[in-house]
Amino acid sequence: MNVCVFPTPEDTARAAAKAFARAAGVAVAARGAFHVALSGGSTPRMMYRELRTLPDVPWEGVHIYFSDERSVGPDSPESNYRLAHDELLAHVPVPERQIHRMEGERRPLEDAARDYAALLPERLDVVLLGMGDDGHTASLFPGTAALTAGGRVAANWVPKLGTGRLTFTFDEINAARERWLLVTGAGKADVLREVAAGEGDYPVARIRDPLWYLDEAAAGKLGR
Ligand SMILES: O=C1O[C@H](COP(=O)(O)O)[C@@H](O)[C@H](O)[C@H]1O
Repeated sequence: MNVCVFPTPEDTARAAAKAFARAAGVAVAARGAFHVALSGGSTPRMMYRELRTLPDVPWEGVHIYFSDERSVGPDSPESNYRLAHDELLAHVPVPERQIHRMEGERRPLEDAARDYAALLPERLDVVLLGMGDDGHTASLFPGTAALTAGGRVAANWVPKLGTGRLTFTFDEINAARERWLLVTGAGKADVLREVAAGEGDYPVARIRDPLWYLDEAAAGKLGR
């Protein structure tokens, strides 16, 4: 595992925010654009708060996508887009036309998945991900149909939540140049230990060569 461990969740979020700024600078200098997918979750939220304070992010070249979305509209407190908007996008000069939210309010959700796949760039630079304490990442939950979906984006029924989600497929995530997993808190330590040991059958274990940003609590059972 390619792991970076920091003392606290705030330190973890700050390090990931600085890495975002660096990666954006490199991508914009090399290719004229930085295509990044955001996610929801507690650790990404902290990272967005850090990121909006950083100078020298070339926001005019940043293109924002989402790795998953709940089946709600953009104003819902459950919306991953709203989280990113309120904590980051409303505070930085990224051009509006370069922000691509998933339309979680559309029905059927399959139509939203199809249309979102069509607007994605050929290849994302970075996909930011969180991990739930059941080992889900994006909205790829254990035992759900999207785990075997082809294509780039899927509508996924999640029985344990009694709701649908939109999510990148593994193919889409694993085709990106980089995947960063931001995970903090002792509640994630057991799953992380199993994933590191190749035990269990967790969706997050199918992410190819991720860079893990962890705090000490999440990494506490890795036996480093
Ligand atoms: O449902 C979701 O949860 C995961 C993990 O969230 P966390 O609060 O446990 O960090 C997140 O990555 C995903 O985007 C979100 O929709």
